[in-house]
Amino acid sequence: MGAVTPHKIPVVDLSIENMKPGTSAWYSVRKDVQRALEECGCFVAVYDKVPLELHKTMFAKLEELFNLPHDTKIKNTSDKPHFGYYGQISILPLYECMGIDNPITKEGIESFTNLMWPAGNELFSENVLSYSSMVAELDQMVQRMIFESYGVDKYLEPHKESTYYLLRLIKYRPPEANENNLGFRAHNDKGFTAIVHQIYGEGLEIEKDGEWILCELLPNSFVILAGDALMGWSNGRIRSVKHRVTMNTKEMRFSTALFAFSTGIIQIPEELVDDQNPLRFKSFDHQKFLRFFETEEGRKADSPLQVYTGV
Ligand SMILES: O=C(O)CCC(=O)C(=O)O
Ligand SMILES: [Fe+2]
Repeated sequence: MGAVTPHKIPVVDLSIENMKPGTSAWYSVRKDVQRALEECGCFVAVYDKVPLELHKTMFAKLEELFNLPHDTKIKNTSDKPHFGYYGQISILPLYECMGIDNPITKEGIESFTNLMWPAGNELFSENVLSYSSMVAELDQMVQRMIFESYGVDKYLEPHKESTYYLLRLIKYRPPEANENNLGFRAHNDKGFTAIVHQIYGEGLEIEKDGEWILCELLPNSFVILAGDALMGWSNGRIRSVKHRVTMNTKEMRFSTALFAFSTGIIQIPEELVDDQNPLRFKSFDHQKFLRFFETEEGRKADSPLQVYTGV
């Protein structure tokens, strides 16, 4: 594996007091968000609206969840690709994950909880619902800043209405002496945005200019990653970012990732196309793009979005 450089990923403080849309603090942070996404395809958001107590509770809840018997965990299935349980994969032996579809609604959370704990687990449902809702609020804030900074906020509302979320809960075990330290292979996310929270343990690495940069753990920090759908929507101004997980510790690592997808068409705003920025991607159906990624052609492509809908 390539060396990890000491470079830093941009950090943007989204916890500034009174930072409401329309204030000078908002405009200034919005500019930082746009710059970070255009330059790196990601940034570390400092966000204190998710109480530290809830970070700790989530850690405990993830331990409780992954300690369930294997036969219970595999009940987490979905007809959507990569929304269900994954574990004991020979090429990714350290990795185990589960997915909650629609985690910002009581129904979404409860259908997951009821599968895992048929006798109920109210505390799990309550905590995960409030956690997902708070992280989704962060996502909505970032998406608003992106739309505004390109002057296309008139498209925000319809985009928001077609957005749905997946919460992935992830556990990595440390490698044994004879094992590789790859936690999760290098990839680009296929959603619009993804918010990774390193609940316990570092390991997330971001690729920049061919080098791997470790995402350090800061208090109250969430990593915002641009996915392929955002790359398409922004007509390539923001590029999706390649990332991977490397396990360099002797302890278990727990993380969550909240993905935003669209149920509809990702429409490239005409305002983002001009002589200097000719159209790079045709508008596309996000769900069909996700299915294309499941085909051999999609999997093999360096940039599946380019192959699917590139001009
Ligand atoms: O666990 C992490 O830190 C990253 C997970 C990730 O990139 C993913 O699930 O797509
Ligand atoms: Fe990812």
